[in-house]
Amino acid sequence: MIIMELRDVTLGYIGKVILHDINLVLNSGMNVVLGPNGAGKTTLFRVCSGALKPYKGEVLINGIDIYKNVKIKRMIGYLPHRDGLMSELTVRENLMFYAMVYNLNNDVATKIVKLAREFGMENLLDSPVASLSHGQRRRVALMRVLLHDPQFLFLDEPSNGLDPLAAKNFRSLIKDLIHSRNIGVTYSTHNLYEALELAENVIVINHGRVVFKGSLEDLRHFIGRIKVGLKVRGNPVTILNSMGYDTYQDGGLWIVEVKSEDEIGNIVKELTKHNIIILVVKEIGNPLEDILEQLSDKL
Ligand SMILES: Nc1ncnc2c1ncn2[C@@H]1O[C@H](COP(=O)(O)OP(=O)(O)OP(=O)(O)O)[C@@H](O)[C@H]1O
Repeated sequence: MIIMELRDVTLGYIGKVILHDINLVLNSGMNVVLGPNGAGKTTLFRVCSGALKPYKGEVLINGIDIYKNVKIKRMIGYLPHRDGLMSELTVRENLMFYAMVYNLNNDVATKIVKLAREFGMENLLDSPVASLSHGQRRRVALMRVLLHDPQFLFLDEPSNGLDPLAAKNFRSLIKDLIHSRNIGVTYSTHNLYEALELAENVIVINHGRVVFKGSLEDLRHFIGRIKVGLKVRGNPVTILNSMGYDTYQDGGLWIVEVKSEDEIGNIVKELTKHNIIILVVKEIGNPLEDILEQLSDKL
């Protein structure tokens, strides 16, 4: 298995430290980086992609420093906020240009067609990028960073500006990519709901420090509560109160906070026993601010 590792990485801009002593291990699968504006997500992606050398510490792939070995650095793909595509050129021309930048071999024309087929963009290869929808353009940007077959992909808020359906399609494309290529994708977002859908591992950054890293389940445990919405036929208040839960109504759902998923099962059992018909049980995502607040309370 190929592993990317950040060891005691500290860096910033013009002498100002932005990221402090970051230690992280990334392998294949989906890592989601969450954090508010200015937390340091983009700076983290820059250092991971080989664009910004740390003041201190190392970024390693299988033990080799990416800043000391160009071949190793090529195992990384980075899609920044700005996609780097030239609007007046066609999709194919853009990809050919980047293939040249990456110094790829002659087979590249075939590779571009293959990628386009995989991304459902074959018919648009000769369309100017300016004529594409936002979602299509994002796909081309993704094709661009896949041209050199990276093992680790860093996508900085890639769903920004996409409508909900396009964002959903984009996420499923990324999930497919991870499985078909067995690569590591690190994906930053402000959107906790997106993180909940995607993440295998979560990294939360605040004020340039990693305040949490672990699985989604670990995050839930760390935060210590799960907000659940119940749509029921009947009034569940007395029963819930007798079980020790406070509840309130929001958008047609009775909201309850629990500490583990097992508790949800017990609640459902108890309500059913008292002839309350359960129509819907769903987890209500916490807004990111809420999570960050709770994390900082615990640190
Ligand atoms: N080129 C730069 N020169 C100086 N300071 C910078 C530069 N880029 C970012 N910063 C500062 O570094 C800090 C972290 O910024 P960064 O863009 O990494 O955060 P972010 O979490 O990606 O934010 P956002 O969610 O808004 O994109 C901010 O205080 C920002 O002002």
